[in-house]
Amino acid sequence: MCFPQIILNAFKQQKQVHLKSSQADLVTETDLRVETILKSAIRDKYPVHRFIGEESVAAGECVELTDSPTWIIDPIDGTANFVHRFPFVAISIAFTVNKQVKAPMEFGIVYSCVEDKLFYAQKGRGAFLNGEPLNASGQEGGITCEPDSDDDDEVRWQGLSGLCCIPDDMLCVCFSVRALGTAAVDMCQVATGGADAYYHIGMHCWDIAASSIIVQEAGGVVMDTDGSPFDMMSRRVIAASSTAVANRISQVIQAFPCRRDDEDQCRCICGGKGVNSV
Ligand SMILES: O=P(O)(O)O[C@H]1[C@H](O)[C@@H](O)[C@H](O)[C@@H](O)[C@@H]1O
Ligand SMILES: [Mg+2]
Ligand SMILES: [Mg+2]
Repeated sequence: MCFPQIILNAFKQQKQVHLKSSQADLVTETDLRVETILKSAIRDKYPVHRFIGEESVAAGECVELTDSPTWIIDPIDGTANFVHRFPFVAISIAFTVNKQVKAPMEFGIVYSCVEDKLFYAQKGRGAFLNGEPLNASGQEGGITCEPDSDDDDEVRWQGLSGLCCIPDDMLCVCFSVRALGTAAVDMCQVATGGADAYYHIGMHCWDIAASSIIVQEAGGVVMDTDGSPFDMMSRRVIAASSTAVANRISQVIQAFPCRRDDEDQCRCICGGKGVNSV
């Protein structure tokens, strides 16, 4: 059975849910299974390639980007959606070489499983959704962002308060806010022109690497929330329909400290914090 079908079949069924670092940080047997299948299929073809996979990192592997070709994998982006059968769950895969942390990396793929939407982009070759070219809107107005992310309560609270209480300054670039529960698909909305911007502090490289390439290849812009160039390890991202929109958002974002993904990140959370059936 192919791995999107594994996700779709499990989507409807009861799941054993393990908590990782917090109530908002979940993993199921399907996340682990999909990551294992993906890695072994890639390894069969490319034995020397390296991986940064969300669930392998959660099990203790280091986030270490070297010059070697590296696959950055989120086997299910939107695990909380998956657990609650909210129909936005995606597989996110990015590929980079030579320690390239800035978009565009080599290529990125985001497959939104329930919607059957395949977003992909390759450096210098444009971005596509199910074969049709993607174009960012170039406008300002609709923003996507995620309030519930991160293993850190402080960061999660900052995200929640940011969504529930959009700062006045932000209202000049935003008339509506949407949160699909998967950062990868949120960002891809910017590539489609359906949303004009996305921003977040606290996501991980596996959440944002693939869609950062897709946004950029669709003519959009990705940058750090402080206005500096995008760095997938920084855990801070603005994706926007134009440089002007990205700059305006970076000027009003309340920055707060967030540890980089590649800093001291051999963090085994084996055993987790609990298990539930949903
Ligand atoms: O589902 P995962 O891969 O853990 O990623 C999600 C993150 O953990 C959530 O908290 C966010 O709200 C989602 O948008 C992420 O993409
Ligand atoms: Mg994710
Ligand atoms: Mg995930």
